[in-house]
Amino acid sequence: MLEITELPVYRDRHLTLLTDLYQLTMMYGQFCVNRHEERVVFDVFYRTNPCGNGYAVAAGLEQVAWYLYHLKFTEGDLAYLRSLKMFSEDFLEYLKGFSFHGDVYAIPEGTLVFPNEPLLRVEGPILEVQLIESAILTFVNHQSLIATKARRIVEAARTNPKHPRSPVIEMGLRRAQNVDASVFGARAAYIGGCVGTSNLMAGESYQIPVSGTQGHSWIQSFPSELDAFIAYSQAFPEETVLLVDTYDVLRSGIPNAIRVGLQMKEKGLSLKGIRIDSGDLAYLSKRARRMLDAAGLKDVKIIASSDLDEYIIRDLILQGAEIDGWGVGTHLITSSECPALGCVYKLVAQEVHTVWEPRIKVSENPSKVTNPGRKKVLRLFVDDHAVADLIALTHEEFDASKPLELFDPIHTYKRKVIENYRIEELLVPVFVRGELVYELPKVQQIRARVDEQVEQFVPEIRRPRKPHEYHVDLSQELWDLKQTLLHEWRTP
Ligand SMILES: Nc1ncnc2c1ncn2[C@@H]1O[C@H](COP(=O)(O)OP(=O)(O)OP(=O)(O)O)[C@@H](O)[C@H]1O
Ligand SMILES: O=P(O)(O)OC[C@H]1O[C@H](OP(=O)(O)OP(=O)(O)O)[C@H](O)[C@@H]1O
Ligand SMILES: O=C(O)c1cccnc1
Repeated sequence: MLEITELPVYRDRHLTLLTDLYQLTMMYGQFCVNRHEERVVFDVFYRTNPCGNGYAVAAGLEQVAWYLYHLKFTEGDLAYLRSLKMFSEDFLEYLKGFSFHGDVYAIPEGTLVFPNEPLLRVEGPILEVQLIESAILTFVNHQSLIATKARRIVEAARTNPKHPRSPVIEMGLRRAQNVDASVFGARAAYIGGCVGTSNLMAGESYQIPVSGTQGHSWIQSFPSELDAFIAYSQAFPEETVLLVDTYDVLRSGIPNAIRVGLQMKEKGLSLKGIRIDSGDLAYLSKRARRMLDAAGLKDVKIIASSDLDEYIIRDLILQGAEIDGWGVGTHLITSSECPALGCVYKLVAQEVHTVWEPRIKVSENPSKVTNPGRKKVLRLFVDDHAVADLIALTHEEFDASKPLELFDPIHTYKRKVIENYRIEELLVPVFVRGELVYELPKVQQIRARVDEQVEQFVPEIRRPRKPHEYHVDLSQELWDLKQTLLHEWRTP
């Protein structure tokens, strides 16, 4: 008999080797020239909002914190690195005592964020902060992407004037790109506004509400659809949602559901809903509503699933579909329209004789030139409405009692002066000298934060296509610094 002893990826969950080899080669190179303890600053930011959205929803910080907290090289990790025959014993010995001693400032999960602003600022010895690039980007890219996609879908569901809070349930486990993508994806989807998930591991891990109906196999396994419906209603009298499209929605599924609904009513119970999983969802849901209402089952909800996304949901609502709730899988959990968020990790400053010196990455492509220096992100509010984000150097002070001139960092002639504004600093300390100093909020709080945040912006940033572009500006001092460094690089 064959045995499966372990699945290598899950043998234990510390993730130190979840990095690219080149991080280790750079770390080793720094070690060889004795520069490995020099302190540097990296920014995590993205350049374009996912799916053409007007913003992204920051997510993934909890996983970053967990990862950094547990970061160490085990004997097994070191044995593997030794087997590569690329690193000296001195270096491997050094890694034995490795842990994270750096500082991390981050924008809390559930905050609306925009291109080019640092979502995280990571500071520390170069050997440490280089190692962690790949894992941090994986966590932040994935969860921010799925949270944003979920928000787009939830916003679509909320355009229904008849059901402005019609719920979206995430049910993509089987289509997710494997285990972590399904569990962390369900977490991110919940943050984005889904009311629950079908994924029990996510439910258990994060106390996300779980829900479920039934699959076609349940119906097929009984002698008749009616038998299957009755059996289900007896097993779950309080939670009966019947899948009506196994054979024929209008001739069989809905009439049988009505029979069961009426029987339940006689017993003082109520059929909760039906689920339609194929066909023309506008036509079928309208017909279903009429049939249920005519039978006196006005409270029975109609749930739709079937390859839904934010566009189909909006379209169905425009068609007057009578849908009270949405089950969304594939397009949500894989963010199929835009399968990756492009957060990058760029070195922006280096400590030289106790002074932070700014560093810049120049590029032929102007949008890829980085913003140098140790920076903070300020959100500016006028009358409680966010009007712009301002990226400034950490030492800069702004006196909110005086007018502030903002300008577009590319088209600098575009200017506006704001007065009577309020400043919110977005990056908060998460690790200080390796110590976790941030109390990680519960996923329920993060989800509530998204709802609050969305209200702070003009609604036009929520358009699914060609949304209003929110301003992310540079302070005058940062802009000047960038020009100076660019000029220095261009002058031989
Ligand atoms: N009224 C509608 N307007 C716009 N899109 C719709 C409408 N009704 C259904 N859709 C979408 O059209 C697609 C229909 O998919 P498709 O024809 O492959 O299969 P189906 O009807 O779901 O049947 P099956 O899953 O059994 O193959 C789905 O993405 C569904 O969400
Ligand atoms: O359509 P999605 O948005 O991905 O939502 C999840 C789908 O998963 C199930 O389908 P199943 O695996 O039974 O396949 P099906 O497409 O044949 O219904 C369910 O019936 C939904 O259709
Ligand atoms: O509960 C459901 O209806 C469900 C769960 C996962 C996938 N499709 C449907």
